[in-house]
Amino acid sequence: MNPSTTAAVTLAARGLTRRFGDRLAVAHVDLELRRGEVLGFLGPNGAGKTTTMRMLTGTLAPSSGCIEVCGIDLLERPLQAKARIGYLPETPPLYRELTVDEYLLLAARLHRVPRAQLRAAVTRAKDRCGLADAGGRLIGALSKGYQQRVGLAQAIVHSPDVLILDEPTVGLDPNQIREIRGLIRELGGDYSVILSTHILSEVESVCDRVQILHQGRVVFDNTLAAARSSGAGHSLVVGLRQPPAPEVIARIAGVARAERMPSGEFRVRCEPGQDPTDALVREAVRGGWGLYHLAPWPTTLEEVFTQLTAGDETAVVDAQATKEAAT
Ligand SMILES: Nc1ncnc2c1ncn2[C@@H]1O[C@H](COP(=O)(O)OP(=O)(O)OP(=O)(O)O)[C@@H](O)[C@H]1O
Repeated sequence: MNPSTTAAVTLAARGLTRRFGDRLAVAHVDLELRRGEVLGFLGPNGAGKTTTMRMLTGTLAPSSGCIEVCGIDLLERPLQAKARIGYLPETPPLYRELTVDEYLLLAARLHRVPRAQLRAAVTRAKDRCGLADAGGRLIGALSKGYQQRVGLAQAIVHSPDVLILDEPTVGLDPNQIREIRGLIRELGGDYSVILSTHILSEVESVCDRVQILHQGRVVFDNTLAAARSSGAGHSLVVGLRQPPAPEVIARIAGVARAERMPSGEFRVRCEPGQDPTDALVREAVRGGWGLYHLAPWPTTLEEVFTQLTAGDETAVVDAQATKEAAT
């Protein structure tokens, strides 16, 4: 990797692959994380997210591929590279019988924070995670939301550059989820964050960019805005004051299907590669339908995700086309 082009890149992986026996869990994954960015790592169950996170944090050796953390090769210089990473696994490594202070001090020691800086590091991590008044409390007596704050605090206690969070809101109630997402968003200003999740709304509310993993392969890698616009042209939203029956719209050249939505507007699905906009306007004028709204159907991340992860080989091919169209 060229150092001049990776100055702002805190984490880079190339060709990351992991086999378990003859099972290919992760296949040739490329990943690049920039400073101050929150990357959503999204995929259905079994897609290979946790396996990838474990390789990125140095807890599982890749079968092949390379990983650099702030330009340091993780496989060649694991201690130095791991010092730049904070990790919150799916099951937070908490000791319920310790107080928050005791636990964070232990975490800071394990991360080799110099003795003279231990107290300051713990105080900083607590302040950052909204735990300033919780130092003396037993972890086992805290709510799940506060326990997750402690999990985040142990991940940043050694001031890493990269924060890797695996399903950080699983098991929390809706209020706790909102708080933890807000905290992750804030942390994103200071650290580079990878957020592994299968919750689409989590990515939409927290992340700048998204990588979608399917059957161990990256099938989408772009900004959220690009994800939303990737389906533009596939469907249109059409508002008509005096609408005809949907079948009449469906007969227009280039229209595959027309359906009326609860709002009264129509979702008009286009034939592949066809743009029926002009014909639709002509027909609307000719038929006196009172056309007042015509716009591309806004693609949601859910639609992109479903499109890319519903099938098998074809989904991967479609994804490649989607990516090329979006760049
Ligand atoms: N230690 C292991 N031995 C054998 N197969 C494994 C092992 N760990 C993971 N796998 C397999 O690798 C694939 C990817 O698993 P992984 O846990 O990384 O997926 P995931 O995207 O994190 O899924 P989930 O959201 O369900 O945690 C799965 O098919 C899984 O069964």
